[in-house]
Amino acid sequence: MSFFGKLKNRLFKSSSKIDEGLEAIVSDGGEEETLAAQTLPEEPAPDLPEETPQAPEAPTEIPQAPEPDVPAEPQPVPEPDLPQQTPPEPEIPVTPTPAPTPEPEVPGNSPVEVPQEAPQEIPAGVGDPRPAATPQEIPLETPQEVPTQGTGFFGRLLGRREDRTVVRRALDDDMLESLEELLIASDMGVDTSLRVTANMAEGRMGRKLSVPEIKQLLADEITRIMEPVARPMPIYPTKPQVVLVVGVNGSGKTTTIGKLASQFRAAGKSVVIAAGDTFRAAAVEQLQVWGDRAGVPVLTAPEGSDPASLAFDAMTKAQHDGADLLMIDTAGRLQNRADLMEELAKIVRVIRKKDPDAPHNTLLVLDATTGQNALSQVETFRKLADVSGLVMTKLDGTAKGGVLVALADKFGLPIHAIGVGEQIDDLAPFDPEEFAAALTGSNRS
Ligand SMILES: Nc1nc2c(ncn2[C@@H]2O[C@H](COP(=O)(O)OP(=O)(O)OP(=O)(O)O)[C@@H](O)[C@H]2O)c(=O)[nH]1
Repeated sequence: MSFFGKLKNRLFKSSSKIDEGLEAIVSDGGEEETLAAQTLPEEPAPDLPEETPQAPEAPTEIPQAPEPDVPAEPQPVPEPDLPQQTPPEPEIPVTPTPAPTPEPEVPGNSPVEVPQEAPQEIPAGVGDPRPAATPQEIPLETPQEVPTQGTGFFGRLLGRREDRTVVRRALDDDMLESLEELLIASDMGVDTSLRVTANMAEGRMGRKLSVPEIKQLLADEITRIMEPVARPMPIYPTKPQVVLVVGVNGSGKTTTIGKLASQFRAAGKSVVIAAGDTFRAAAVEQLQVWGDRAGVPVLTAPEGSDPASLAFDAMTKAQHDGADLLMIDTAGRLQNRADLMEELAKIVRVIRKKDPDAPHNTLLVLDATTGQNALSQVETFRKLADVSGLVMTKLDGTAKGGVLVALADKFGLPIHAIGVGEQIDDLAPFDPEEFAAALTGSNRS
């Protein structure tokens, strides 16, 4: 299964929440419309007048029903609004923002090569056969569209299929408010939800929209917000590049370090891990398991010992060994525990004695299931630890995936990778388009 398929399945809770919400919003006050029958691909319908199918000449209004001025001439083409499947609504991005950009910084699926100068990409998702960004289309055959009637002999002769229906609702203030509420309930945060819906509504008030069309608009809007933050973790030529990993208890730091170390290792990097969570013996053991799996040495210290001193020793070893990367795990800390926060600052001070530029990356690992609380975590950790990028874990099995949109909108911090499970390959580069499609449940591929 492609990573998108996997992501979509795993973001099921988030997308189904949006899905159900949209269905309810559109069916409340929406009207069923009959769509013109589709033309079978193999039938070119050569006798159709040129302009019939697509010419969206006067697109501002959805062609509700044939105007009374329906051609008196008995033309062979019955429905004047015969556009392929949907009525002509040019603003709805039928082929939206594919942005076929080469995106050099999107983590490729190939192993990392150390450049001389330029930062590299985190190898999250190595081996992941992500499809190239392909243009999306508004799903034409949606669950809401149901066959209504046969097309008869002439219809078949002309290559038509059966007529279908779709429910559409005119976009008004009430509908907009419901959309805002839905997005807020999906953890996008109030400010972001208002901005997203306002952008979706721009130039579309009064327009009739179906669920798939709204999903597509939403996905486009989310992609737009997320694109600037989709940045792989940069890799510098400095040896060792020090990656400090911080976050609250249980956010997934240890697991993420294990996954990253394994991927870096697979990409040919030499990695050293410092098990800086000296408070929890289980965390050290867990990291050792990951280290063994990845073939990466894990430096430990006795339980309860000073993590800053361990970080210093690990730095010495990594420098001595000529390691490419030193990943330092830290104990989970709640943002309101001043003592633990001070300890984190001490780790930074100590490793800077060895390299004034270290840590080169400070990754804040966030647990998607915490929803809006992730926002305050970013605020606090940013002040304390100069966070350079985010990893969002546990996007599988949560209905709060929307918080990522709020984070991107509010802080603009790079999102390096996302965790969608507990397995080694469940850490993937962050792809805004895939994420938006998975979150909204819009069709892709
Ligand atoms: N479903 C899922 N579980 C995850 C993911 N990442 C981590 N976990 C699980 O979350 C739990 C906590 O992960 P840890 O890596 O131990 O978290 P931590 O931040 O190191 O925890 P502390 O050491 O207590 O601060 C573990 O059971 C992991 O298997 C993910 O992307 N998806």
